[in-house]
Amino acid sequence: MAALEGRGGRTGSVGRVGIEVTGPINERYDEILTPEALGLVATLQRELGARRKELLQARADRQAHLSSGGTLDFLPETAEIRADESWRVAAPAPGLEDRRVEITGPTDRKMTINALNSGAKVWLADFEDANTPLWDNMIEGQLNLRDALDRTIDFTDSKSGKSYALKADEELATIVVRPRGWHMEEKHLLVDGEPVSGSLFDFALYFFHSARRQLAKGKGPYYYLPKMESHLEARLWNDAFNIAQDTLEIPRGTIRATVLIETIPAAFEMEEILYELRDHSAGLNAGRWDYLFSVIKKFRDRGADFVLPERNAITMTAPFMRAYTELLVRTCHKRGAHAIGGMAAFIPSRKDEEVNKIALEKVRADKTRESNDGFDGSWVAHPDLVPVCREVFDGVLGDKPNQRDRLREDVRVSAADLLNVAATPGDITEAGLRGNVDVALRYLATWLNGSGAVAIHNLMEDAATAEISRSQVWQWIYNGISTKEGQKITKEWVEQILDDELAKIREELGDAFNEPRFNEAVALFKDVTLADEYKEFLTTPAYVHFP
Ligand SMILES: CC(=O)SCCNC(=O)CCNC(=O)[C@H](O)C(C)(C)COP(=O)(O)OP(=O)(O)OC[C@H]1O[C@@H](n2cnc3c(N)ncnc32)[C@H](O)[C@@H]1OP(=O)(O)O
Ligand SMILES: O=CC(=O)O
Ligand SMILES: [Mg+2]
Repeated sequence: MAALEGRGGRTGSVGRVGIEVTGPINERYDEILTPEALGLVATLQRELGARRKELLQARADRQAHLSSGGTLDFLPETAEIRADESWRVAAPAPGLEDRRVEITGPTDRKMTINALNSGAKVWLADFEDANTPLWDNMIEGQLNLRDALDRTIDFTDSKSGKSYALKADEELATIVVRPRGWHMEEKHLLVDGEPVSGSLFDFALYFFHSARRQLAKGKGPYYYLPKMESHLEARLWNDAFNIAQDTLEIPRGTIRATVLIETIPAAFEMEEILYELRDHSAGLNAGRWDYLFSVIKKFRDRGADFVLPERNAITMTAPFMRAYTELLVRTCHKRGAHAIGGMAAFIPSRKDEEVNKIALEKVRADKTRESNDGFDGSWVAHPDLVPVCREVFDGVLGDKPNQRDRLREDVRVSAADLLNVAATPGDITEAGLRGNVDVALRYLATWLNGSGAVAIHNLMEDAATAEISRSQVWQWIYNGISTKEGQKITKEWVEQILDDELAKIREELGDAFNEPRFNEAVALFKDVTLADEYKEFLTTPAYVHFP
């Protein structure tokens, strides 16, 4: 028998050869890390781990092609799938017919209860953009999900004394879990001496503990799948679903997954992604923030034609963003799938009426555009935004659960439209540069502190938005871009700005300024923004900061 050795925790026995837990086994962790659950992770890792690595290599190969002047286009080898009018995805699963408002957020105990109670139809329980993948966050999140399904979850805030409990089952949002992307590893679980895929770890643990519980409630194990770059990555997920369902003797097709189209290569393979997952598909989502990040990343070294204006100047009506969301709705509805909108970053405030008013107005405008374009529902980041999103979609849907019947055959989008970055209106200003540095720094400090989402200057910031900020700075330096005011953006100038912005944050936070944490954040910022070699994801070097 292999030892389940927890550093700093007690030691147990998993009864599976070649499986080693290197993270602490804190209170109740053994309820999640059972031999059978870990056995499922190991099976998936052994069957699919090598293919995952090949697909990550394929990403690198595609990047090399783009960096040497290549482009993206719809794939000739899958033209038949696109031309075949006959196939459709599976009918919507119970709890996923009506998705007019979805709330997203981390899986800590209080937010789990708040999100489920929020009145949203769906809760995206996030192990990804809104989460720091600390071992404790990952395992406690799984425990919270399981306790929520068992209705044994409660929480009392030690500061306010406020108690939290779930509403009646029929009032709760449907849980949809977002595992980590294919690039991430879970270093605290080794299979045959190698860290396992973070995606397979998160997927399998939730599946193992939730599938039967969800089925007993008349729903199912549902997922959001992030940051995919090709239909072959979707095929890998589909194979993981089949292996997991077969292992637990649950019928194939029980799992449902909504894929985030949030990378520019995936925008060229939307139809193929739906096809690969067709028996498990619950549609596509327009993940706008990672999409912007991907556009910057993929064309980072291609000169001024691929340089976007500063982050806050880019809107969803920029021609290339419009092409992407329009194509997404058309593709989904052609195949009977839901099209789900994305996140407006404005966060309401219960303390500042003016901030609240602006957030509600901005979110209303965003959801109005999406609902008119044919989306079947959309995301909000905060419970106070649920009513506005619901109201807007009610206005378009009425009593219908969705508008999958709006085929949008009027939409025509070409490869050139998706790549039309140069037509984006907006400037790059010194304020925009400083804003990117400030946000990246504050976010990195928050992330290193264990929270993956935070409101900064009344905007929601998470891994995707922070990636945009730091990647823009890298791209502007690399391509020798000048601000509107006429100053060339150089490493030296950014280092000076970094010092300035850090000093401002220190002054603003006063006693709350965490010197060691910000020192780490500065080092990380330099690594992911100022180093000559571009880092594919900021979360990869950041994860190294944790034992
Ligand atoms: C690019 C993308 O992937 S977008 C999706 C990923 N990002 C996210 O999911 C972000 C989700 N949102 C959040 O995490 C939060 O709203 C934040 C961090 C931005 C702001 O949170 P806070 O600073 O706590 O906001 P605020 O103080 O206004 O919260 C008020 C209440 O709403 C709760 N709340 C806020 N957001 C959420 C949420 N998303 N889910 C559940 N509860 C929430 C808070 O817990 C708090 O509860 P309480 O009154 O019982 O104490
Ligand atoms: O995950 C969503 C995004 O916008 O990124
Ligand atoms: Mg994302």
